[in-house]
Amino acid sequence: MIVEKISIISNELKEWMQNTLNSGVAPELVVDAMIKKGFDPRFSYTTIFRMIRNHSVQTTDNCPYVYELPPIARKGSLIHTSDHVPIKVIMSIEKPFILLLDNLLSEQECDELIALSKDRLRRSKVIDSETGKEKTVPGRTSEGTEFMVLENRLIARIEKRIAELIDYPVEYSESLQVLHYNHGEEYKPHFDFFQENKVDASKGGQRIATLLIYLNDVEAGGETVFPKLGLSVSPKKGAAIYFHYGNSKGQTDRLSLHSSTPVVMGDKWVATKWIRQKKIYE
Ligand SMILES: O=C(O)CCC(=O)C(=O)O
Ligand SMILES: [Fe+2]
Repeated sequence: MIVEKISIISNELKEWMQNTLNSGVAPELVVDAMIKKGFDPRFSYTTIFRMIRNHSVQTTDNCPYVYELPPIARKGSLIHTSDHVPIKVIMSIEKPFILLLDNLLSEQECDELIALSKDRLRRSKVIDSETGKEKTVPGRTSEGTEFMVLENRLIARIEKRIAELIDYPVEYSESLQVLHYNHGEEYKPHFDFFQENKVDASKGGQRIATLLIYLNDVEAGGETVFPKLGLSVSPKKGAAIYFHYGNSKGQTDRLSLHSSTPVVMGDKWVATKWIRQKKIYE
């Protein structure tokens, strides 16, 4: 996979750059900061140069998201991995790119993952868009835990299967998270990608895709909803949803807004995998 340098900016970042320049910070320092964040050097110089001269600068907000098909899109509707029965594609949407998959995990694997998670759950957090630090919020009431890549044989097997399925090396994805929602618990509409000026190019860069695996059947509620698409996915044990929202230009697709509706009957278990632009570790 080719990783391109970012050569497009959001309105928000443009405003920040403009304010920084207006406050007297040397243009070279702003350019350095952009390059460190993963922007193309030539693009960074040209953009700052245009700003200083009061020329117009195009942002992603005037520029619609450019769709690129991820590797999983080329795999047909019965996807083979080295250790498991074929994974079935049961529904797909092209823009935004979403796949519904069945048979990603066996019933036994789902049960084992839940059993391993039960005793180590903690209240789920979100990343504060101002500080970049984790915090708890009323809009995310679930509990969760995360597993290191090689923590045990089950996790290692699942990591390998996911990497083969999505065709990104294990190093491109964050550690597997397991979430538990009790009755009434939810995750309000949100994007999984980071705010553009909070992307750390030295640690894998932007999130570009999410794989969400359902570990149990939920009696009522707990659907994953995409409000901009009118799409609602009901949890099914062992099934999964893959959605892709980041392209090689560094743009992010706002149609990927999604939520987990409150659980009405029973409880809900999911495993989440976030995929990044680049390797997170060597
Ligand atoms: O539980 C769900 O259906 C959604 C979870 C989610 O959106 C997330 O973990 O980012
Ligand atoms: Fe999410």
